[in-house]
Amino acid sequence: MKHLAALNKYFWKYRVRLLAGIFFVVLSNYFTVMAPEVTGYVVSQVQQYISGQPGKTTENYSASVLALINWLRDFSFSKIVLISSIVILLLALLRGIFMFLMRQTLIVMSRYIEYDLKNAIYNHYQQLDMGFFKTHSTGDMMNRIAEDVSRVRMYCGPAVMYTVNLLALITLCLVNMLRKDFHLTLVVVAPLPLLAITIYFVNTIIHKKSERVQALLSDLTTNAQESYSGIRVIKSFVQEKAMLGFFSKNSEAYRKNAVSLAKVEAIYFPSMTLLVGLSTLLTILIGSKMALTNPDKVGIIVEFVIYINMLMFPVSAIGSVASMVQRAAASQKRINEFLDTKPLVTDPVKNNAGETFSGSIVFKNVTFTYPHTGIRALHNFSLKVKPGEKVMILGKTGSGKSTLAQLLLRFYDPDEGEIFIGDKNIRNASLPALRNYISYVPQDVFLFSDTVDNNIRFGLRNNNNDIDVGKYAEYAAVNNEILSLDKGYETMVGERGVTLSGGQKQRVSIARALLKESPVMLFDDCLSAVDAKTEHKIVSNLNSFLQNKTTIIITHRIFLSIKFDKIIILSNGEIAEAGTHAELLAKDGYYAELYNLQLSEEKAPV
Ligand SMILES: Nc1ncnc2c1ncn2[C@@H]1O[C@H](COP(=O)(O)OP(=O)(O)OP(=O)(O)O)[C@@H](O)[C@H]1O
Repeated sequence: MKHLAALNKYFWKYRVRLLAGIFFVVLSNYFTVMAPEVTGYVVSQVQQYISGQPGKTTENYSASVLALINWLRDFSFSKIVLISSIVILLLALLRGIFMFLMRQTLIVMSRYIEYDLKNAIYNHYQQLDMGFFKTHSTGDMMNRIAEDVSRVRMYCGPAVMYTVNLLALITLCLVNMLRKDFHLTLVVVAPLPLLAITIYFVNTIIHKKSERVQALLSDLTTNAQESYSGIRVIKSFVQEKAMLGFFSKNSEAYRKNAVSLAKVEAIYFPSMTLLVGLSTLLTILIGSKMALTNPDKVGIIVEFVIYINMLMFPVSAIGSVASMVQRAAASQKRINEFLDTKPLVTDPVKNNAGETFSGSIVFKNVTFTYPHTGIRALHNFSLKVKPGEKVMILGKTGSGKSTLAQLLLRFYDPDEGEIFIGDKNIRNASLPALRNYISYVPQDVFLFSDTVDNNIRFGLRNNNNDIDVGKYAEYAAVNNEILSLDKGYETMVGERGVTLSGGQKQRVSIARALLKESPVMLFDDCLSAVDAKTEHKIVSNLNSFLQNKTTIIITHRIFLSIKFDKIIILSNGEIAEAGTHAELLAKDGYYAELYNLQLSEEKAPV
């Protein structure tokens, strides 16, 4: 329960709605409990009319009903019945109006809290460092923002509403009942706690079973989702039958649990009806006995039966409210854990996205180990890239090339050593300014399910509609292909860009980075999916684009048409070779070997 205290700030924020909601609940219940009193009064009048006995004193009624009765005293019997019926109708109307207002305030408040929580979680996601995303599954993160927040909302809205409703109704009913007949009240409400406890236990079982059903459903969904995404692999390995078998097994487990849940749910309403029936029976039995000795009590029996039926729903809601609160507490605990996770990489200077950089990029004795795997990716790495210089970084797979890019962008911070731009240690610089200063083309392309045009414009800091997107697509040698698409630049690329080829996606992602026009360009193996001819074309185009920009290109293939100031060969996170093209050829090491291999491949007949 203590976890839910984190929500108090939201209750405070929406305190006007909350207080108004509580007021409406009480008011709605006030009119609700007046109706049985008026009904009881009418029944008494009928009874007295039939028996021919004159009306008795009515001091046991609540003040407002008493006022009505006093007013009706001089009316004829038929008018009393007619006016009382109209009053009952009006009470129902008033109750309805205030119920509407109660939902409009309390449920709407819960929707506002849900909105705030979702935004807070999403905002926190964006602040977290890459390490967090590597150690948490997408499903888990999606669950927190969707499932957990929904459960918390059930606490903030419906649970609060049902609790206040229950308290108000029970209090008002009990006051009325006790005023009328103390003994009868005790007897008829006796089964109600039993009702609440039974419902609570049935609810707990239902809750456990539905959790299991939910988990199995999520397995089933993941299973189906993987089958769709991996359909090419499944088909090419002829594993359709095996996959169907696997799916059927999961599906069978889901069916069994869902059926078992349905059985327990089927007990819910009958057990509730049984206990309410018991209370009604007791009221009629004891009330009739009383009515035999005192016929004026007939009206009370009717009144009590109505009260019991009125209390049925709120009392049975105790069980569901209790499990709502339990679930919300568990979900809020998960949300709190997440919101309390501090990002390892933080922005030291908040709100200074306009900060500028100048000077050389310097890696000084940088060592970095991935925290969650313990893999040391860089060791004592030093490099200086002067403004406007072009640097190519080569090396075997897993040698630490991409890690360099990630450290420069501060996706991670080095364990040892420092990275400077000019005289600024990047750890002390504004994080958004640093990332704006560098245009990055990542190794694994990601496109949003939007139009090609919007994907390329993604990095634009202002909504500049005059920008010539085609020019950047031309640099990336993808303009003609985009124009030949169904709707040109307005073509939707599908989820993660599925409707484009691997090479097209890479080039759209290059165009996106070029359009950012940052002073530093950082390309991470971004031409692996394009053919040699296209690669040559892009690299030649880039030559002019990159003229005044500092450029770091991470690649597996040597780009011959760019004149690099420095070429670095990485091996196991350390510099194995460094120098210019000519110097490295003269060294006759890994670079020379790679160069000769590439030359012979290019000369080989296709
Ligand atoms: N997110 C990560 N978590 C843990 N270890 C990682 C992570 N990314 C890379 N590594 C490890 O760090 C080492 C360096 O990886 P890195 O991606 O920098 O190599 P690379 O030279 O870019 O490789 P490639 O050419 O295949 O892209 C590898 O051993 C790799 O397994």
